[in-house]
Amino acid sequence: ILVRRERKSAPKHPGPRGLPFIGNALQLPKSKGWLTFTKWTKIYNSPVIYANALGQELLIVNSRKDAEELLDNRAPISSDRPAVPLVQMIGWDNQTPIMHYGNLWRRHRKMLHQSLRKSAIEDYESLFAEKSVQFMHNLAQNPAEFMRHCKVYGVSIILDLVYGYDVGPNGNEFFSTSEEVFDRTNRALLPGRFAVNSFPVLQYLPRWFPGAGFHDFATEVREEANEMRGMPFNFAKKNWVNGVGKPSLVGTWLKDGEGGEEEDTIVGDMAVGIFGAGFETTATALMSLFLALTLYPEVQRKAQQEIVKVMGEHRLPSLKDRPHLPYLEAIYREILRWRPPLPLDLPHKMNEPDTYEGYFIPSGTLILANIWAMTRDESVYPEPEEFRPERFLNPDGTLNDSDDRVLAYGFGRRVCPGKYLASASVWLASTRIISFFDISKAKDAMGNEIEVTGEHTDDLISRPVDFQCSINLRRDLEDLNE
Ligand code: HEM
Repeated sequence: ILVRRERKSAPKHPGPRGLPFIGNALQLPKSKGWLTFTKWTKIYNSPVIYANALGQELLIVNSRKDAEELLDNRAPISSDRPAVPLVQMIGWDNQTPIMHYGNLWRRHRKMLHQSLRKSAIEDYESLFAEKSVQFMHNLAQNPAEFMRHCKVYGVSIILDLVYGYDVGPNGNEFFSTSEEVFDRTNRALLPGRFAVNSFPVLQYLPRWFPGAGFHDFATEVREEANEMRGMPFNFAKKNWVNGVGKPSLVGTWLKDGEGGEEEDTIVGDMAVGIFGAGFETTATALMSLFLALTLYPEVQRKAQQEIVKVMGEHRLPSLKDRPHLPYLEAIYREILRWRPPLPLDLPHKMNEPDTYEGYFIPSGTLILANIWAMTRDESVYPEPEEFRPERFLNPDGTLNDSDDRVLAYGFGRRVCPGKYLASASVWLASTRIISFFDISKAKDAMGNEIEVTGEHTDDLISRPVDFQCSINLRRDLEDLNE
């Protein structure tokens, strides 16, 4: 009782006043939390906000400085993840992005680091090149489906790399099933969508009990998820055992391990974890590029001029050209600043109590880094809603390397391990899209431009709401055969 009393009376960061028992449960936003949390900084005059929902303590962090202090510098105590009952019921709680901090997680990260560290990315260059050429052909053949082509590009890179599996030029049935499964698991992760995540005790309600529909949801998704996890893993393992097919990360990880069922489970979990974490984020960044090019034609013109100036009219841009194309690099950084695919970082959980700026942070507190608010900090990014790559450039057109941390990849020990892979694949596709196509607002039957709202969806990975744009080839596709 004394510990509880002390904990209750210890000073906490400013935040909305809560009600007895339920705390701030009714004030927490039901949709696009990142927008409300950004406003709270002004309302409560603090970049760090304390809230409490039904006993779960939350620290919303709206500034980069505080996120770096709490999540980078105090990583040993702020790197856990919360348990999400519905995800446990689906059986996906041992995937890298979701799993608890500890020895198993360390094993995952060690293997991921070996395969995805900066110097390993060169090995995958031919894979990015092949898939981006396919992407350009898809765009030329069927421009109206550009959002789908972004997804196919993201998924085809990950599946080829992780499982040595080729989804073919337009994706296949497996791609549709996985899209559906990830969509549903992302929903299961969103706070507030399912009561069982807030009240874990509900998971013991019998299936027939009113309101226990989450059991059916979990069973249904679990079956699909198992199939989706098993099929490509078995494919990759069989190829590795028989020494046939393409190389894959699954094969590398199995080779490095000691074998056995436990190894299979770990490798299978890691593989599906990076599949889920990698394909939609990459696709979303590219969808945001289409949005930016539609809304900011002058950015596209400048980028095309840079490509022609540095590489001439006919050369195909490759990753080797990246250091010589600073404006294209600035576009890549600006896409992830302007529309971070995860506007609200995945929650980090404190596994020890701490104090910060004289305020008490109890063990178990969830830290929600609001990447959206950080990328809208007007003292660093004036007029933050404008898409302006120049903010990453010096007046002489070189990159201002003082700002080279891409906040969209998160913080601390849980920082995205796929960031180098994502950076290379997004940069290459963006540069080739800009080089081969002119993108502008679509026109209706009367010849009037169709307005684009620039809205994003209310999801964990928030992509542009479906929109139309006009995509016209400006170079000979033969140049792709270089
Ligand atoms: C533009 C693309 C991407 C963005 C914006 C992005 C962003 C993020 C963010 C914000 C996190 C959470 C970090 C934190 O907790 O602080 C994360 C985690 C993760 N990402 Fe990415 N990601 C991208 C692409 C990828 C790719 C391509 C892969 C794999 C090849 C990947 C694999 C992972 C994994 C495994 C985690 C979980 C790390 C952990 O919890 O230890 N991501 N990513």
